[in-house]
Amino acid sequence: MSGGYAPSPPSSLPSQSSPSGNEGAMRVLTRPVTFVTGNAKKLEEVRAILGNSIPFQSLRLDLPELQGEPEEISKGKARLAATEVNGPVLVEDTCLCFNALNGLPGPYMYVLGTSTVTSLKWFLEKIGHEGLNNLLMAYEDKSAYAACVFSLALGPNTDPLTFVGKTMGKIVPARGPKDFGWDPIFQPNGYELTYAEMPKEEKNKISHRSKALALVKSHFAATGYHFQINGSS
Ligand SMILES: O=c1[nH]cnc2c1ncn2[C@@H]1O[C@H](COP(=O)(O)OP(=O)(O)O)[C@@H](O)[C@H]1O
Ligand SMILES: [Mg+2]
Repeated sequence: MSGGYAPSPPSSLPSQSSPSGNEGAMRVLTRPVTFVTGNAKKLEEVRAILGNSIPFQSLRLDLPELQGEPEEISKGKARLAATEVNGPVLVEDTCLCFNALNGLPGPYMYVLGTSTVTSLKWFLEKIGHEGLNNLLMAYEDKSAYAACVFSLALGPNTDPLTFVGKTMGKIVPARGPKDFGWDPIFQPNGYELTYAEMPKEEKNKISHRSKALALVKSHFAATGYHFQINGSS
């Protein structure tokens, strides 16, 4: 979170237990949902998209990512985060998938020597925007999609729920500010601008992240979670 994290007693667990995803069942949450990420740009977007829709705080922590399918990686992170925070958490993973390469770079993890790295992050750091474009040089098909998986765990030992958002587009030579990942090389379908060239509000309306967060918001609206934080309701 922006201002330090104070662990709280297990009372932060949902006071009524019903199976995860049981829409309509009332749950009382005594802590805001903590979005756990090590990525400041993601946090900026999540904050802008969620606004005041869900009581929300953030915790800066790079969680290990276990190998597997995107939803399993995400659920594993949510379990770790919920144990760490001892309360409700939201975690997020993003992948950029090239259709010509059957979904690579994707979200997958590789073990390189003694270190384990996320392929996409690693690809970006090692070969940059130009290198990512070059991966597609031999292919006519430059289409790609950005996907985001959010996992929500209401507390330790609860089964996380996942929410997926996807935006289709294509890979282009870098254009626009270079302050967030692969934004300069992803041009969403229907736009002449890359994510990086678009005003932030525009990206946040159509992005993979905003689509996944729209599902998170609907989930909160449909389930009737009740936040009782510091005596307030
Ligand atoms: O919306 C986005 N636009 C551009 N780059 C992104 C976006 N979301 C994530 N990335 C980048 O994709 C890479 C992999 O994402 P990942 O979800 O593993 O990030 P993280 O582990 O740093 O939180 C990182 O380099 C990250 O900066
Ligand atoms: Mg990651």
